[in-house]
Amino acid sequence: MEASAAVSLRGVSRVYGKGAAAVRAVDGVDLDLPRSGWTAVMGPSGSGKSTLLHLAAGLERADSGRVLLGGTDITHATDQQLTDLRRSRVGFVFQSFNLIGSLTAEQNVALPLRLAGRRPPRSEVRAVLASVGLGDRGGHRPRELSGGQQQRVAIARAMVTRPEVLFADEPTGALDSAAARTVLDLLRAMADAGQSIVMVTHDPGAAARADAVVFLRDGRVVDHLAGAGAREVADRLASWER
Ligand SMILES: Nc1ncnc2c1ncn2[C@@H]1O[C@H](COP(=O)(O)OP(=O)(O)OP(=O)(O)O)[C@@H](O)[C@H]1O
Repeated sequence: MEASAAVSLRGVSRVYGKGAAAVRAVDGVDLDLPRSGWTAVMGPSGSGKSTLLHLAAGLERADSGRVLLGGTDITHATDQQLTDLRRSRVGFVFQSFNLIGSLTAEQNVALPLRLAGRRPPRSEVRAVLASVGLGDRGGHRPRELSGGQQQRVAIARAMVTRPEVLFADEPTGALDSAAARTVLDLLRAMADAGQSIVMVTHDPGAAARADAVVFLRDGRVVDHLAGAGAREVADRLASWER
């Protein structure tokens, strides 16, 4: 195991369904996702990207193999341990933001702390919103914010517990290119400040902002690029989509 890894997967498989209908969504993956680094996960549709992200974040259980988060083996964690882990050690951001429409930005960001039984001081919540460039939008509800702003609120909500790893599944998939850039700039700044980030994306331009790109096909890791530009990422992706 890589001691410096944020997440390590060893021989990890996840099978959906049974018998002839079984799909090996993730098939014997060995992978070390580095600490203080931003890793993008790419691959054709159905190659297992989201499943891999869910396994690494403890949102789903592996059928075989081992998953280590920051050195903790979560393979055999109980449901309660996984719930605690999701609340305190990982953050998750989705394509569709998943904010609660009736709550303000501040209330959305405070929610994970409230669920953990804390009553966070407003100053703490405001500081996290300010760190995503939305210090003046705390009282707005999601419908009063642009898509890029909503995703930044979702990132603030994911970061309020100071997770070891931020997982993002297509975080720019629902955004226009200008809004996507603001979100990617934010993720880049967070990674530069030492945050571990794992992001699934279909967009070579987004993947090129990460430090490294892992390519999946048929549930297996088939390729890896570091420090590549968008063109190189796009060419490599195309070669695996053939
Ligand atoms: N809950 C499920 N039940 C059954 N099969 C599933 C389930 N989730 C995923 N699969 C299957 O597992 C495989 C991998 O799915 P996954 O969503 O991880 O791929 P992906 O690379 O993220 O795809 P996309 O880019 O289209 O979002 C696919 O064949 C999918 O149909």
